[in-house]
Amino acid sequence: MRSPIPDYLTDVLRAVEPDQSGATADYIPELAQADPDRLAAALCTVDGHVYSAGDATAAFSIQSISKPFAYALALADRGFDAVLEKVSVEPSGNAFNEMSVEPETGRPLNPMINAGAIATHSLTGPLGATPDERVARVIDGLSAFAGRRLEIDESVYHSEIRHAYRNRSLANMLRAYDIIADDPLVAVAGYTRQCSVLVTTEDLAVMAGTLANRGVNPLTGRPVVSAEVVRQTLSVMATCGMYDGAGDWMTRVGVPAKSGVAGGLIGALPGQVGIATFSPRLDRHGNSVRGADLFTRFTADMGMHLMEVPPAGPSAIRSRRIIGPADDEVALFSLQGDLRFAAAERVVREFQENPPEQSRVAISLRRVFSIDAVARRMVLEAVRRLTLDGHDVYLIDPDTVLPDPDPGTGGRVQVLHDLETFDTP
Ligand SMILES: NC(=O)CC[C@H](N)C(=O)O
Repeated sequence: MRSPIPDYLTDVLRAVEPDQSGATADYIPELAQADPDRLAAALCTVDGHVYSAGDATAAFSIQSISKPFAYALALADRGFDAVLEKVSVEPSGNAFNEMSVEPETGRPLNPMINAGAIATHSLTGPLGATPDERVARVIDGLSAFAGRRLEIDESVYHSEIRHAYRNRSLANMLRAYDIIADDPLVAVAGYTRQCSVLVTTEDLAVMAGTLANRGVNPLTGRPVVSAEVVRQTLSVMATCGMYDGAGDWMTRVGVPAKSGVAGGLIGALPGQVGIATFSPRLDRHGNSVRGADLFTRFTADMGMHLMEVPPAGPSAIRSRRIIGPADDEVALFSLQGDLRFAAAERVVREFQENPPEQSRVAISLRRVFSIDAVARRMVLEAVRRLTLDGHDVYLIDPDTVLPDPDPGTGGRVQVLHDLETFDTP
């Protein structure tokens, strides 16, 4: 069978193709000259499959899409406290190149606007790293997110740096407030190099896929940053990634995203997929016009809005049955799905509201795919309380989704890997 997904991507590209509104960024001459008609989309699943359509292997500069990745690297290199001390996480509601700093401290409002991104760049690499070492760290880090060696486009760099008066003024302000320790010109040079890294739409999809995959690159299988760093990064993307259009974006599209003035746009749907588009004409916020349109369609067609998730609780208990001979009955509770708080609450409530009459209670995890830390604690606490109520409790866990179950003081549980023992299909 031929996969319908590339056909779908081709169809959506065709649907947005006629829209020629917006304009390429003109404050960077090299970008002003880019072919405005280029159009591409790519998806990268968390198990590393890349689908793409259009000009998905054409290279362009990453620009501001580098910001969330550099932020993740700074968090990984220096720790949360050191980074938060210099760069806040509040949406600015301002344009990307606005001087949005806290009045008293001079701390930039967030790492997605230029002021915050210049400060963030200076926090990459180990403490005391030279400016060159920081640039090397950022290129290495971006490459690890992409799963291949990335390079700087020197012509884009020179084209931007020559006119970077505004970023220089931001850097001077940051220096005056001691947010950065570098010479402001050096800070802007490093940041601008970071923005000049060449990527393709497919690269961006893999980079976003790494964020969707808790920091592990889905292509190479290599961990790039921790899950905690990813959570922080995606949260900042969700609230600040689309600048003064961030609220409209989050309500309409509902995916943490980041745009760049070369026309790239990424979105990361945690646990599912990384998405990237490329189309150089920009709207007044500096976001790609057709890229935003594509993401709106993806949300509608693929059900991607983060605030719209299927209810996990009601179906957690697949069945409740009595098995075994009449004089030796076992109350069997078969659970299913991915157990998180809401699902575990349903299980706990079932034991509370309809306590089993049988002395033997078996909980089958045969159809459970995963149990998070909270659900694990809740299920084990239920086991402990059932024991204290006088029950013998058994866990049927052939795939070890609940390793080392320790119900704590007073609790006892016997793990059965053999599903024949109690659980009949
Ligand atoms: N929004 C962007 O992509 C801006 C990045 C660009 N390098 C700048 O600093 O102006």
